[in-house]
Amino acid sequence: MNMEQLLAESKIAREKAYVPYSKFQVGAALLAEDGTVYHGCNIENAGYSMTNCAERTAFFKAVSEGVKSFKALAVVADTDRPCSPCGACRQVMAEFCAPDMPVYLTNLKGDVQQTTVGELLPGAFTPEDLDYAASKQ
Ligand SMILES: O=c1ccn([C@H]2C[C@H](O)[C@@H](CO)O2)c(=O)[nH]1
Ligand SMILES: [Zn+2]
Repeated sequence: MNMEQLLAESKIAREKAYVPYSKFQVGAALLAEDGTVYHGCNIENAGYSMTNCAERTAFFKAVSEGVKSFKALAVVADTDRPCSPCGACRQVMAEFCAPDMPVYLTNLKGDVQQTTVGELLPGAFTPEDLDYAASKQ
């Protein structure tokens, strides 16, 4: 599964977006260590704040199936620049992914930005930060 293939998967995932309020479809494709690709779309709600982003949908699908090791993530939306994940999704990426894990951002025009989890959220609060306090108890 190369970058182009994962980007193509994210576009397929985007078609499932449930976006009656924003009409803004987002797709994500999360490549697990074993080669499985988890699709995610954004899922909105009449109570707007209950909306779940495409990226977190993909992570939560994988983790709820017992999968927590990932190799790459692709995200797509109809944006002018390659789609930029929100802060909440960056924090979830930092929970489960190594800082050097590649993230491929794209749009429908075909612009692609390759970045990493660490570049998207430098200095992230991580499980290791909780371990420090726990180690003193
Ligand atoms: O990276 C992003 C940015 C936004 N959204 C969703 C949330 C909401 O449904 C809509 C508008 O913010 O797009 C995502 O899924 N991922
Ligand atoms: Zn998000």
